[in-house]
Amino acid sequence: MLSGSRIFAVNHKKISSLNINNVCCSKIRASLKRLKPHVPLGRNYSSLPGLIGNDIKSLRSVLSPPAAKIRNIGIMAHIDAGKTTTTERILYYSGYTRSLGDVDDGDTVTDFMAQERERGITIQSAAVTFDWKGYRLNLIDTPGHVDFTVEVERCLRVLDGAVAVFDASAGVEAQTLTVWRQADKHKIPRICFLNKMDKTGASFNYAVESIREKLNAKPLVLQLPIGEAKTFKGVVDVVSKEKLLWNANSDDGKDFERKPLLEMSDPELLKKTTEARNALIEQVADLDDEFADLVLGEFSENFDLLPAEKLQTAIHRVTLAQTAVPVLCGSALRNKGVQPLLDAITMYLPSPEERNYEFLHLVCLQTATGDTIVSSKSSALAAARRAEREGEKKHRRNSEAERLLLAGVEIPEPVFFCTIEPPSMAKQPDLDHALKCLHREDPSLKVRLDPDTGQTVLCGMGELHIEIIHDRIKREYGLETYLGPLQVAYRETILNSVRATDTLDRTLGDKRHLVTVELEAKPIETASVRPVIEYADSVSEDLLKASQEAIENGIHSVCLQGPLLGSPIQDVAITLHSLMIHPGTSTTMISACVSRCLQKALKKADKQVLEPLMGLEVTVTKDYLSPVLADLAQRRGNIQEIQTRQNNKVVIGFVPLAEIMGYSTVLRTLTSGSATFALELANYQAMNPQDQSTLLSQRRGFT
Ligand SMILES: Nc1nc2c(ncn2[C@@H]2O[C@H](COP(=O)(O)OP(=O)(O)OP(=O)(O)O)[C@@H](O)[C@H]2O)c(=O)[nH]1
Repeated sequence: MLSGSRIFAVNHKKISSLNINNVCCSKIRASLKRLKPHVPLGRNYSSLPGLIGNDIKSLRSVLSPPAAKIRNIGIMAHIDAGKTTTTERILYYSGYTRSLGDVDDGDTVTDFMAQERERGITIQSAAVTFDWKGYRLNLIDTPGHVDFTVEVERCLRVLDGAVAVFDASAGVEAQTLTVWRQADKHKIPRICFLNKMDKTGASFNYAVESIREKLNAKPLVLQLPIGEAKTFKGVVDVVSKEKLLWNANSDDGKDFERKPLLEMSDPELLKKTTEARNALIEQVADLDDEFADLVLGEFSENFDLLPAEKLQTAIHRVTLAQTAVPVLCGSALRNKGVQPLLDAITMYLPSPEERNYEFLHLVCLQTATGDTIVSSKSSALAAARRAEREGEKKHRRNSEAERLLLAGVEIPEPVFFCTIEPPSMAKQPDLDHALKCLHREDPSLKVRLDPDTGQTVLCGMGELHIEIIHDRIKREYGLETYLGPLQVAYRETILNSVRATDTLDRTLGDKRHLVTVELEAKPIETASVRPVIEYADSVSEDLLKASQEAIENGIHSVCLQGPLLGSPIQDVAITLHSLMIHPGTSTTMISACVSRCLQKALKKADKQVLEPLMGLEVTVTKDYLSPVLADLAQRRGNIQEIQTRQNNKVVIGFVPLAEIMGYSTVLRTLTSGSATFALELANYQAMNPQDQSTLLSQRRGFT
């Protein structure tokens, strides 16, 4: 579903230089304010060339560098891969901060929310701007937890490039796949950083292979690690054939030495690097014709003579074309490998000039997430015209459609809901205001009113999501609210085709309202959250013109609340077979008649509850595999595969969401805290008759 795509015009000349910078400027300000007492922040321009005396021109280029010198990038990964730690090191080495923040100490710049610092996780993306060797970098650290996927999505759509961070001991993990797919969708050029090379079990080759196999990507190995796990001490730059060693006694990793590999001192490493470089040259030549011509023409006899810059330029082109991904490695926590990563960002990821965006996204005006801001009134009109044209040819995929992706964020349907109550009735308006603001910022949070009880209902992406919203209402809006029990968002469908007829005949004042409707509801194979509405040929087109909106409103309102649990109805088609409307009948009466007729039909149908089925990936050491499997069997889990990942076992399968509530606590107890897991909505599946009748009895209060 696309969130409403509103378009605003602002008067900015340089879209490119403003792009990410403004995404979260309110959040950056928040982080600066909170950190001031103990972390002296601020940009350090001293490393930039050209800032001499009153040289206004160069000062201007420092404050607003040419677009070719800008990199708008994001950092994305599976939870806990080390995005925030890597970002902290990047900020420190660039001179943006003067001390190293630590996730585990809760004093990082980009995890600025109290909840992020307490839990050591990223919840909201944060943007920071800093400079590196004459380049201006606008960087967004995104969340890794699946509950905050929308946050990742809204960032990816405005990025020019991304760094995918991996835990080198785990390679590609469940959420890596999700964010990788999101980046594919938005066509974002990427580089991979294999982090945690210092960790026990870290394996460069394993992680590279997992990129090749699981992400179906072509890794370009630009570095080789020197040592692994405890012995990791640096990297070899394959392109320049140099070794980069970090001083073991340096506590911040600022100092490292870069030396050419020599036959005399490093014969083995040199041999390995030459082989890797030759393989890299062949790989890039296969993907880039211009480079292939160069290599075959001048350097076919001896690849050693090929200058590093020529190879780097070709790697840049290949990265931009997204036919391959450069791979680097390091250990952010041990302060190794981050400076070369920064060099690679400037060297291989594209500038805004190389990307083709017309829109820019500014969230902190009176806009909502998903709105688009354009540079002038005429481009707003052009965008609106295109959006209109796009609406007409909804299903046709073409390049225009792809460019319009910026105009909306794809919001997944929430899987959990619970009621929320203010401390007193007098505080209800304050709660409504808080929820309105939070929803504007985070469209994956849905708020609705329960029509039976009048209670406010929060719908979210997961337990953590709802917990964080509850906490934010308390901290940011000063409201102590009460949450009802967390409930799974079920869906409903029908199993057979049913027909019904209804007539509504009412006289209000001196006006007669008379409608007769005959319709059919039937199940459909294709998954569709909204009902498919069809009209039989016998229905008069003229009649339809005047009443179609009222008819569809009537159908949609019934499908939002199914007859079994009051959950939305999906995978159904409604066909209107006949329609008779007395002249002067109001549209409200038409809607009411259609609703009543559809309710009648649904009552007759065999009905089915659909429950959210989660894809589950549990990473556990061999010793704890049996208890984890036994526990999953009790939770109606369906195990698809058990993979071996280094010293760990990875259990991959499906489990109904209703069975996995509070799983983190159970898993921690079962495995003494050694296992990790990732959950993601896979689809909605039919409940078996026994489970369905137990659920229905529970809901009706019989058990
Ligand atoms: N051994 C080792 N641990 C690391 C490294 N980088 C990060 N960590 C640890 O991994 C944990 C997660 O690090 P974060 O930087 O919060 O990871 P993240 O990807 O930002 O996490 P989320 O945003 O919550 O998904 C923390 O305990 C870090 O100290 C590394 O290079 N080596």
